[in-house]
Amino acid sequence: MNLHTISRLAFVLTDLCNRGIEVVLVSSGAMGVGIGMLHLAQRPTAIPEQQAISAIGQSKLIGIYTREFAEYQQLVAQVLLTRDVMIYPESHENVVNAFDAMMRRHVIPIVNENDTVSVDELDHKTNFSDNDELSAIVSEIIDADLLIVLSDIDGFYTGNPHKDETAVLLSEVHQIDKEILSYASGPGTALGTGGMATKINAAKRILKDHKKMVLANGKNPEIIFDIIAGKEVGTLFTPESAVKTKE
Ligand SMILES: Nc1ncnc2c1ncn2[C@@H]1O[C@H](COP(=O)(O)OP(=O)(O)O)[C@@H](O)[C@H]1O
Ligand SMILES: N[C@@H](CCC(=O)OP(=O)(O)O)C(=O)O
Repeated sequence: MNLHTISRLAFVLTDLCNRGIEVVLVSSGAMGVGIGMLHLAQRPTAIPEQQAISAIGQSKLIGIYTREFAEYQQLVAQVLLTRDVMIYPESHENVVNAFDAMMRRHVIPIVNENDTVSVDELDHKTNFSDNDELSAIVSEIIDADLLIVLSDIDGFYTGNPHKDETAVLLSEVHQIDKEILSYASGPGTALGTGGMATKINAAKRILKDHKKMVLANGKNPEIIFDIIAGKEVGTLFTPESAVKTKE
């Protein structure tokens, strides 16, 4: 666990909140923290085992976030969601109302999937849903102006730069077509579940919603200040129409 990065993230997000910007943090890491706490060499394959580890890790993870944000007198709240918030209108409305109430109190919600109930995003039948998609769904729920996805890479390239040295960074993407999809491949680390493919999936949702997403490197969370300031950082996914309006 990179405590320094978590501490910087708490500093940056608190500063945004102090400026009146409404912030929601979607964070994975429950499995990773749980695996570390139990000194496991790798992620177990049995789903109930994964769920247990995620539950163990999640309580530790939220404890660390709570402590780091408290350093800056910033309150946070734990929000664990399941897919039914998008299926049942009543659940959707309840979540919207809860987010609204947290925003009014200037509390930063920290969202993860409720892995005890929902197993879609773990090593199950599909790898199409993970925290990248969850962040896009949360953006829809709160009608966010911008989704920032922080990864271990500087942005979206024309191929996986770890494998293809000719891959170049794309600074803007306007639509997710076959060519863009062909650039995106799987995760770079054992703990990553989706890699670039699920980030592009999230971007597709965002663009469909006529919203914006920036994919950037999360190594130094202060990069968020540059993104908010409109500097060219990472890859900006934006519907073409938004760019035309700007011109
Ligand atoms: N076109 C691409 N551009 C950038 N990274 C890519 C691309 N295709 C695959 N990748 C891989 O995706 C990784 C980022 O996803 P990762 O952070 O591992 O997944 P997750 O966020 O789900 O844990 C990069 O480090 C890289 O190895
Ligand atoms: N909810 C689980 C899995 C989250 C997940 O999909 O992780 P990631 O591959 O980083 O998007 C966790 O917190 O570990």
